[in-house]
Amino acid sequence: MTSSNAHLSDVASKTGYRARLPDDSGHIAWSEQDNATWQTLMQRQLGMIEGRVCQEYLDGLERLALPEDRVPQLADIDRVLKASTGWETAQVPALIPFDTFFALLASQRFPVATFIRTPEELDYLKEPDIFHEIFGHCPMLTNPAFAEFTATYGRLGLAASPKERIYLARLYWMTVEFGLVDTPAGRRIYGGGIISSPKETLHALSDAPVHVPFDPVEALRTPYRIDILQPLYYVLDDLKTLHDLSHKDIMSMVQQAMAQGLHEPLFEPAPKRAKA
Ligand SMILES: C[C@H](O)[C@H](O)[C@H]1CNc2nc(N)[nH]c(=O)c2N1
Ligand SMILES: N[C@@H](Cc1ccccc1)C(=O)O
Ligand SMILES: [Fe+2]
Repeated sequence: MTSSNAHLSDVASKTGYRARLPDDSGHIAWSEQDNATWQTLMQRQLGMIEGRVCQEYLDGLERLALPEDRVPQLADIDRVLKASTGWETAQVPALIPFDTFFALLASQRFPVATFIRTPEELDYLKEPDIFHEIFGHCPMLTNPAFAEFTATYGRLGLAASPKERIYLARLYWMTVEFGLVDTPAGRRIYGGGIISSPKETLHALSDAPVHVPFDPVEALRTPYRIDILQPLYYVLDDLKTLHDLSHKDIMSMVQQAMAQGLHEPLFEPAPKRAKA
């Protein structure tokens, strides 16, 4: 067991987590059900994303050439990411603390949770699983402009104070996770949190949610919940705007957002967790 695997097994045993444990070569032995879940998700999403996701995403998906009948091994993903933008994946057991998250992004490593959702949560689940990280995020990480924004974001987060990090999380949430973009072909999805959820892929472009033109300070002021279909999405005028943003003074925008206070949330507060 390498040190990181020992860490994984420690987390898995402590929280009874669903994470699959890699062997010393990093290979993960997925179960038949895991592979069947991946296959169902791939078939469902491949039939749904045409006309709904941006071209940059489709280009990345083609480059990744993901298997349709089984959960891919991360070494295969890393080969394509490395060749296109120098990124690679980092196996994590589940949601990780901000410190680790920002440190990974700053070093061009993307956290990939080593578990996959159960058949009951197929259309939507509240935590990021391996389908979310690979099918949702990795295609866009083959796009140099988008990859540069993500690495810059990680570096900013690493240097930020705990309060600034809470604001930065909103910017990530409203772009990398749940961002929309206007294109000559129409309004399209680029946020990985939408693309990995069959349910949210339909919801995001329906007339149910609010669509707001992207403004970084407004996004920094917008509270969100991680456990519901988003009631509001920010729309970029062009993906280039996100790339340009990584060359602007984002931390001064964080200060402006702090000074102006938060927007009223459009959602009900999360139900208090029943006392365990
Ligand atoms: C900053 C971001 O919104 C979010 O809070 C972070 C925290 N930890 C994470 N951990 C994992 N595994 N994957 C993620 O996308 C994130 N996102
Ligand atoms: N809701 C996403 C997973 C996700 C959870 C939390 C944050 C971002 C994405 C899905 O079902 O695929
Ligand atoms: Fe994500």
